[in-house]
Order: sequence, then structure tokens, then C-alpha cells
Amino acid sequence: MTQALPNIVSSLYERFGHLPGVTIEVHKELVAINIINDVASGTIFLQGAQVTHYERHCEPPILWLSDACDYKAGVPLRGGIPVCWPWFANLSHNPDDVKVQIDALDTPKGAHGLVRSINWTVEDIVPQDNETHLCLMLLPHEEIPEWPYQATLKLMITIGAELTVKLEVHNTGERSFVHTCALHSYFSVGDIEQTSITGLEDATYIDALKEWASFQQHGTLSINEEVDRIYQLNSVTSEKYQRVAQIHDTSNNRVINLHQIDAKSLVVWNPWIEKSKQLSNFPNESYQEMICLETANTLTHMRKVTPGGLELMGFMVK
Ligand SMILES: O=P(O)(O)OC[C@H]1O[C@@H](O)[C@H](O)[C@@H](O)[C@@H]1O
Repeated sequence: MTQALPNIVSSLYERFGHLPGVTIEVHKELVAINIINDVASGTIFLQGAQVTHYERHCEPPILWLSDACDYKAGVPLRGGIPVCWPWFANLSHNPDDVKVQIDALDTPKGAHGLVRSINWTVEDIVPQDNETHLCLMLLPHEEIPEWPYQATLKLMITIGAELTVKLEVHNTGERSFVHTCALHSYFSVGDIEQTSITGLEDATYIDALKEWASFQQHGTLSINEEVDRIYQLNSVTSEKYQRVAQIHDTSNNRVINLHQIDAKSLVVWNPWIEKSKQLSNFPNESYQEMICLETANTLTHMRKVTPGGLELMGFMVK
């Protein structure tokens, strides 16, 4: 972060004024925007445009955030909704076009791309009684010296009775580029052993724990061991949100409904016992209280963005 934290906070207040239900806070080395309106509350960090909290009043939080986050600049927070772009997962598991494009760059090639630990700028905050809209923006060619393609990334978030998060990728340059991406949502559940997922019946998935082989889902998905799967949802369109999965969070007596638009992949991940011990900023027992359902376009759903082209994908939680 080049600007001192208090300066970032004061310049945001100067730009937007003191908007109702909007406060800007510093968490150690990071700046966050807190939202509260008549129906819900939320928190969005500038680093990674990472939504870390969403809760409807009088209900348990919908998103999970680790208690072990250290709020350090350059380290993505464990939980909430990290934005993965321009590649998802390890580069080695991406389509050849993505690998070739990224291999040519002199940039770190860790999992989940380049933008989850960079500060995004705040484009807009619009508070209303029942929903608050935010837009965060990133110009990757300006923030990542090695990224050679001109583009504008926008993350559009609505905090209301529903949570919507949309990622827009606009090619503003003269060369095409490809990407895979994900909104890597960590959902909070009361007890993973009393949690099941419906909506994926009969869907095809790639199992990252079984040598990336392809399988078909039969019936409800219960989580009682490590799960790391990429479901391919070919029927999702760019026309309207489509209900893709439901998390039955039985111990909280609720169902979280996930709808997607123009996002044809859904990653389901829980690290379970052994993998939990290897993850950064992840308490050993936390696998019991979270499940990732990650709205994505990956593998065969890689996207090519031609000059002037604009890609939009996202999800809504009802
Ligand atoms: O530790 P990271 O880089 O945030 O990744 C967490 C997980 O992210 C998921 O999307 C992947 O499917 C998992 O394989 C991975 O372990």
C-alpha cells in the first residue's frame, strides 16, 4: 500500500462524505468499508475487493471468515469472497491457452491468480434503505507491472436482503486475453456434518482429489470427508440468474440458495481434517463451520476477452 492508511480513510470520506450506514475502518494493515442498512450488514476490504462479512439482521452470518486472519498487506484474508483472476486454482490445472499466456509473464504464479492481495479502488458507494451498492475497480496493467493487457476489472456488490457479487472484465486494449476466474465464497454453516448440498444432482464434476478425473453426481452431496470438486453447469446462461445449488445448513435451520449468472462452473471445497492443518490462517477445527461454493468459469469454461469485449459473471445469495 503506497498511501498511508489514515490518508486512505480520510480521502474516502472526502470523496464520498459521511454516507448513512457507511463507515471506513482500519484493521491492522488493511482498510475496510462497513455497511449497515435496514436489512443487512456487510464488510468489504479494499485489498482484493474482498467481501468478508454479510449478515441479514437477526440471522447468523452467511459468510465465514477465519478468526486467524492476520490482516497483513499482501496476504489474502482466509474467508469471505476472495476474487481469483486471471486464473483459478494452480496454473498447472488451467487450459493451455491460460498457461501459455501466464507462463510468458515474469510474475509470481501462485494459486488463484494475481488480484486477491492488491488494493482495489472504490468507484462508487450508493446507500439506500434496503440495499447498499458498491463498486470497486482495478486496472491490472497499472497495478501489476508484468500484466501486459489493458483491462478494467469491476467488482459490483449489493448488500441487502440478498447478496449479489458480479465481476466485470473489460478489455480496453488492442490485444485479446484469456482468463479463468472465481468468486471463491466461504459460506458459514453451523455444523458441516449436518450440512448437505442439493441442486447438483446429475451434474458432471472434475474431482481434484482423484487425479482430476470426471464423475457424475448422484443425489445430494453430503460432506463427510475432504471435498475439492469443480462442477460444470452448462445450463447457466448470461440472460438471468439461475438457481444452481442450495446449502442445507440444518443446525442453523436454514437454506442458503445460490444463484449464478454467466458462471458455468461451481467449485465445492472443504479441506476436512488433515488439509486444514496445512492451510494458512485456518484454525484446525474450522473445517466444521465452513463450506466453499465458488462461482467460477474455469477449465472448459475459460473465457477469451477480445478488444472492447466485456465479460460479466456473478452470483446472488437468497
Ligand atoms: O489456500 P488457497 O490458495 O486460498 O486455496 C484454497 C483452496 O481453494 C479452492 O478453490 C481449491 O479448490 C482448493 O484446492 C484450495 O486448497
